[in-house]
Amino acid sequence: MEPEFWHRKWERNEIAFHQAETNPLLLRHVSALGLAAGARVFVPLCGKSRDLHWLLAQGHEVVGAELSRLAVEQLFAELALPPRITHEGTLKRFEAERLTVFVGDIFDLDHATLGHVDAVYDRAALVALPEAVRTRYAAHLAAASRHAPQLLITLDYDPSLAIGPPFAVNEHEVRRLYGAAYHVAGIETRALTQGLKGVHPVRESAFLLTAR
Ligand SMILES: C[S@@+](CC[C@H](N)C(=O)[O-])C[C@H]1O[C@@H](n2cnc3c(N)ncnc32)[C@H](O)[C@@H]1O
Repeated sequence: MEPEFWHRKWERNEIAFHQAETNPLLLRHVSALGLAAGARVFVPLCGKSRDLHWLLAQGHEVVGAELSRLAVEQLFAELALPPRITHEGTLKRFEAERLTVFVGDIFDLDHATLGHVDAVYDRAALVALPEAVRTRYAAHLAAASRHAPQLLITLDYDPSLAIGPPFAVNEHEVRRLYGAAYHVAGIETRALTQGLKGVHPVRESAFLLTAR
């Protein structure tokens, strides 16, 4: 996807991926990450997800990466947190209290800029990227986070039924992308009653990735 694709989505408010509530798989399985109080959690391609609100409410420090400045402005406004904005190379850093979001291309965010993170939470990030980009993304995320444990939430459906994003990512692909560097454990798979794009059968899965 070109950056323009996502900028247009946010400008037109075509954000069906945005959930009104915290993701149930995050609620059910965050404990698998073994986070200590105040742990620093990285949320790639974070949008303005309610999951960020929830992680902050648990007392965690949250670091996001998001292409759309509009999304990030909305996120800070919805949290009633006026951000300090500074430059970090090609990225902008929005910061307030325990929330930091790097605005720009995640591939420009390296470990030195991101800093130490205790865990990664990926919901609708890997599946937002086309196949050719997913291999690069998985390697980049592993390097930037120094293989921090990851709670990964994917979607899987018959790819002949719809064109992504979101793209179908099955367990086989998760293992291909992450299996060399991480132990991959499937934790839960559930059918989403609302269906993909409101019609097609779709399953949502949670995986726990821990460094080998
Ligand atoms: C499907 S949305 C998911 C947002 C969020 N994770 C959620 O659950 O609501 C994917 C997000 O990734 C952002 N994005 C796409 N490509 C990106 C990139 N290369 N770097 C940073 N963010 C990107 C988009 O702007 C969009 O907000």
